[in-house]
Amino acid sequence: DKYAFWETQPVAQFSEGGEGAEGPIDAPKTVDDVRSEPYYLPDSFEWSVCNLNNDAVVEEVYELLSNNYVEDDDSMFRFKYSANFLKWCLLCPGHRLEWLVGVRVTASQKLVGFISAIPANIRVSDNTVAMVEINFLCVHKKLRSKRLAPLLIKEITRRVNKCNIWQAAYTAGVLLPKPVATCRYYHRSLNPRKLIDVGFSRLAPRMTMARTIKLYKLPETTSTPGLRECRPDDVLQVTELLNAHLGLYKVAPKFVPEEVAHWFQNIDNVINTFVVESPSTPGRVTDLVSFYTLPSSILGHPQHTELKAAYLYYVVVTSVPLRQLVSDALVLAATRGYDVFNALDVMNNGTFLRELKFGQGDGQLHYYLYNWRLGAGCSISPQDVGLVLM
Ligand SMILES: COc1cccc(CC(=N)NC(=O)c2cccnc2OC2CCNCC2)c1
Repeated sequence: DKYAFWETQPVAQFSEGGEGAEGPIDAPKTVDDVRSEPYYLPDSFEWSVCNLNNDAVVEEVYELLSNNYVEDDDSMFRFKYSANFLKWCLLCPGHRLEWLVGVRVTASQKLVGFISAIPANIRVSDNTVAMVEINFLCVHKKLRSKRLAPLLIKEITRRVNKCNIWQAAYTAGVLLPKPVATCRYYHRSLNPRKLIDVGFSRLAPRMTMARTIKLYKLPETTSTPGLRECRPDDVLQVTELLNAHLGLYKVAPKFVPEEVAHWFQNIDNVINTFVVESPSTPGRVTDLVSFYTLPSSILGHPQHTELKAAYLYYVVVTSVPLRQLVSDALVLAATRGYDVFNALDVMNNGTFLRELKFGQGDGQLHYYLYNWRLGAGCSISPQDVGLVLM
């Protein structure tokens, strides 16, 4: 039936209520309990570690995702992660190449499937758990319903379990057993004419294009004194600022400085991070805002081929209003030529979405934990989610 695979997995099921204590779902296992050989693939396919240190392999993963990864509900857009983004995201501190799992057609060596895991220390309530974040599950369009996705999930689980990690976090637009939180996404127009041309947005009733462009117009410059790009020497203060803020949420990562140096660096068109250095106390970092770049292919449009989108990553304020710092991020994205700025209603984002003219998107993003049951009702509100996945 519909969830045949997921009913075999250690995930909260729709059938269960809120009973059961918080913690692992499966009985504890050791790495010796985990099978040493890979799962069997159908004939003519083979497992293949995708070593993203090899740019030719990066290109293959890039091509597979660009043509076969997630589309919006109306199949007008498809995520188009760049090669540089994939290297940044998957070759992160603590990465393991055997966790970058591909499926190839043996005869042609064509890459037709992929799934990835990267390590993260995630706090759930007051438990800090060594997990992986699962992402980029993709099966070539021509090979759907061959049950390759359950095999990719079982194989990445086996490889992660072999490293003595038993929990995972992942997100999906589709409903699976069983979300720990269901979030909504919001879009802030930066280039309304293009968004309307390509059908991403529609002219509001009784609004003209001229009026709409005026509505979304942003200043040329940012307003926060001391706002500048994050630098490597900010890492220790950013780590403290971020961990202190994320302590407010029920599910959130805990970062060590080496991870902050990676996730909050500046690589144009991949990740941009800004800090506020207090003008009154030089050297003191008081606020943080970052966004990542995830373009989308525009499917079947004569003029435009790509939507340039920024996705809000983490924001922490201690010296300026949250809406002021996010407004400055909008200005920074707009001046860099982004068409739209996206955000989820997680953390305290809800306090600025409407006043900064974000419009609600038409979909949901569900958050999931693998082999971890939440206590007390087993789901949380978006405001309790302190985790942003790529
Ligand atoms: C505009 O092009 C799209 C191409 C594919 C799908 C979607 C809708 C969608 N599913 N959006 C999101 O999931 C989303 C919306 C706002 C912020 N983050 C998001 O997802 C992130 C996090 C999960 N992995 C994908 C990127 C839009």
